[in-house]
Amino acid sequence: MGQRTILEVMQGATVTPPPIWVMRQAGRYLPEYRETRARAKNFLDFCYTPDLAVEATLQPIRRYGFDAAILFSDILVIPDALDRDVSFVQGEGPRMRPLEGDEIEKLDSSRVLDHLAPVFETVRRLRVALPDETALLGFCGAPWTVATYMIAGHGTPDQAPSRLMLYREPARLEKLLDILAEASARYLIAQIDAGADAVKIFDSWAGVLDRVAFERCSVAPVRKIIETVKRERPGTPVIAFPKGAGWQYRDYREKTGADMIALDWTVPLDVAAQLQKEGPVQGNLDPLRVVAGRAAIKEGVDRILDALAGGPFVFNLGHGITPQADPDDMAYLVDCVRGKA
Ligand SMILES: Cc1c2[nH]c(c1CCC(=O)O)Cc1[nH]c(c(CCC(=O)O)c1C)Cc1[nH]c(c(CCC(=O)O)c1C)Cc1[nH]c(c(C)c1CCC(=O)O)C2
Repeated sequence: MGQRTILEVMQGATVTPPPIWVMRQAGRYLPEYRETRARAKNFLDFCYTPDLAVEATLQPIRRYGFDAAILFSDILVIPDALDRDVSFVQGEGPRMRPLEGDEIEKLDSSRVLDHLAPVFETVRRLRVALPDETALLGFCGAPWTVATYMIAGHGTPDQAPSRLMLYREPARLEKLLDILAEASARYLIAQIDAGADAVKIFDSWAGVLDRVAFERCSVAPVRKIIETVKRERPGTPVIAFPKGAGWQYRDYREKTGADMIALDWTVPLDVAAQLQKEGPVQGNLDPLRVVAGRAAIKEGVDRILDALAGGPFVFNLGHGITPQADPDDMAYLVDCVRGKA
């Protein structure tokens, strides 16, 4: 276990060269992923078929030897488990029945863990299949980010339907966030029990909230999840990613209780170094640098390593890798981080 360097970093160690994994590392930029994807009826079926989900999770580990594997699944399995009829339309993104009228009050979370049993089976098989030195990360979406999809019924550029609900019906929105925080905490605990070494909470749409809303909708529900996880499974490290939080990254670690903070690429490296004084950070190369090619990769990696590699740090992108990335350039990125290019 001592070999899982990401876990050491999350406990405050400086590891040289820094461990690396990549958000959305199993994804459409990999030809073997596209092949596996074609074997599933649809995307959710892919997530709920342990054979396929295990295979997709392992693909980037085989290819690049990343220091962590992240469970292949999606943040929207929680709304699916809450009976919102989630589907992924090719080329259009996720769709689900938008929450209407008094449906929030009627959401039934009693079957969430049963519905997600195949995900836990995937985690169990992964812990056996992975190399001993590779950490296994579980994850969930943060309540605010998941709520934005549930309220609109699809992805939105500015999360306007949820922001409007926040101003018009704050009590209803908070009720939804509460239900999601509780279900997500139980979901993470079940992943930990199945073999996840650490968990990550993705708040991809944290960046649209003003100060008051950020506290209520991003910080408070994430803190609640982390408190529950830490109370029930003490010692399991938690990574939190409030994408786009800007200045509000400043006291996010302290407020939420996260062990490691994931930084998006807009966080200036001098600010990142300040945040790192208070604890481990992960990030933050612009994913489009990987698409742009080797000169852009090298320059970006060197700057990040100069700023952050002297402290507790895990290399990652500032958001998910895009389908346009060349898999060979990803290999080059890994070599740059490991001092081989
Ligand atoms: C907002 C969000 C979602 N999903 C996720 C987030 C938070 C992180 C982020 O901001 O990117 C998280 C996620 N989604 C996926 C993972 C798997 C693990 C990983 O490799 O990181 C993780 C951690 C697989 C996926 N989830 C999805 C794919 C692509 C589906 C396909 O193969 O067609 C993958 C590999 C689908 C998905 N899932 C989601 C959207 C908006 C889409 C469609 C748009 C897109 O395709 O990028 C919701």
